[in-house]
Amino acid sequence: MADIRLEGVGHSYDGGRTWALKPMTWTWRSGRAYALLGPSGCGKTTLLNIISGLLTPTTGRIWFDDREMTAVPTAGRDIAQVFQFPVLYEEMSVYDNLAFPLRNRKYPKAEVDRRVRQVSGMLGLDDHLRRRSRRLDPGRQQIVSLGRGLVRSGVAAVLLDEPLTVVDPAMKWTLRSTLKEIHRDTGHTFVYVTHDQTEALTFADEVVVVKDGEIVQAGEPTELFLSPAHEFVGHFIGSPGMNVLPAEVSDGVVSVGRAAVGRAVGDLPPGPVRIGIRPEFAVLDSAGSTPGVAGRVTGVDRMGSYDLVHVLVNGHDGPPPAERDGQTGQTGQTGQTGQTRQDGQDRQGGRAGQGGRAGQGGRVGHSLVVKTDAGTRFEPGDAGFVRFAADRAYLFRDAVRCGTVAALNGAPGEPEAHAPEDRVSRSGEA
Ligand SMILES: Nc1ncnc2c1ncn2[C@@H]1O[C@H](COP(=O)(O)OP(=O)(O)OP(=O)(O)O)[C@@H](O)[C@H]1O
Repeated sequence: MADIRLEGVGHSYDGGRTWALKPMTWTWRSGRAYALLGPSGCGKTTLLNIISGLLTPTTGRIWFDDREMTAVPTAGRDIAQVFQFPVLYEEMSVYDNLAFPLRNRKYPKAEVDRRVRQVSGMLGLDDHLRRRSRRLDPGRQQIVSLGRGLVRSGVAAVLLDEPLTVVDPAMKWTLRSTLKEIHRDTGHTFVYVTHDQTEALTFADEVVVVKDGEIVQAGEPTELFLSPAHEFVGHFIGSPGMNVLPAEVSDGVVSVGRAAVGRAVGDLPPGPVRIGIRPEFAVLDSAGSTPGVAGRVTGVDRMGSYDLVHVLVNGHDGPPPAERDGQTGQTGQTGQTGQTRQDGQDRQGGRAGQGGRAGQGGRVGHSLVVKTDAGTRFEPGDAGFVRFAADRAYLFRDAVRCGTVAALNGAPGEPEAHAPEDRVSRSGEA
């Protein structure tokens, strides 16, 4: 096992016109469990293939501790790699498939048998050991591929590229905890590629978030949730993701439209910023005065153990939209989870407001989601006043975090001083 260090490593598939992986310096520390998380096409597989030697980077050098490996082929790197789809010898038995990587490296027969049976036991393959692999369903075949990747001892790292994609959802939970146990038992470095935040957060000691070929933040799951360093991390982690609103810093005060929402902390020149607040840290009252933003409830998703209240705030556009138009909201039932929402409300694919302007029948504002305990009394059309929990709202410029919003000193209505009628859900609090 070794620390795997990428030094200025980048890759272009088109002779340098675009970078699938922008040159980066990064160390995978020996023995840690990493999740590499990002949307489709952000460069995760490219990064994995560079580590394993399947791909030679366009630029940069790779080190395993103090040994340079840039020109060393895959076979010389002692890396185990598991792909998204089964890679095995279909005509061989499950036993022989699991034994193959060991026999290939001349492990003694007794050791081969011991390790095959150990891995088979952990992955629930004992009853299938004598079966030909092609007789298994694709999910089970993938578990055999996983076993082939995990069977060796002393590998430099185990790289898993979305290994549970073809596995039955019911099995996924079990396998995920099995993988965690295997990581604990073997102490190998694991790099687990996924675009699924639940998979990443439940598996990893450290989550590395990639966007457009670069690492935008790496940290423990809680750190990424509580302290996103990039707007993308706020959107991608959390369910729903972070709300983002345009705001302004002036004389150290952060305002959304004309409403002051807090004090800017950070070395921030005045000017436009974007403010990010997770649904868990926004607090909804029926009325209030600054610090906070006035708006109108446009929908309620009743999720069972909590509710999501959608609020159209109009900090940039004067009074709340319904008042301006002399309208109150109309309720539309969307069924299933007991949601109520007004027609036309864009939930942005299940994510919280991402800075987009939400239009409703000619009214324009910004959509926010507030997570509350189950059974909120808010209904579409109600007036809603949203305050931001102190030190849990963040400021961004060019999508990168540049500050935090603190309570306005001594101001009436500071978030933590209030007893809101509809409290923020406790689930996401620090
Ligand atoms: N062999 C290739 N030739 C040309 N372009 C490629 C090749 N492989 C990947 N790319 C491009 O490089 C970028 C990164 O791809 P990569 O497969 O590394 O992303 P990913 O995050 O693993 O995506 P996914 O989750 O869909 O597998 C994408 O724009 C992709 O289209």
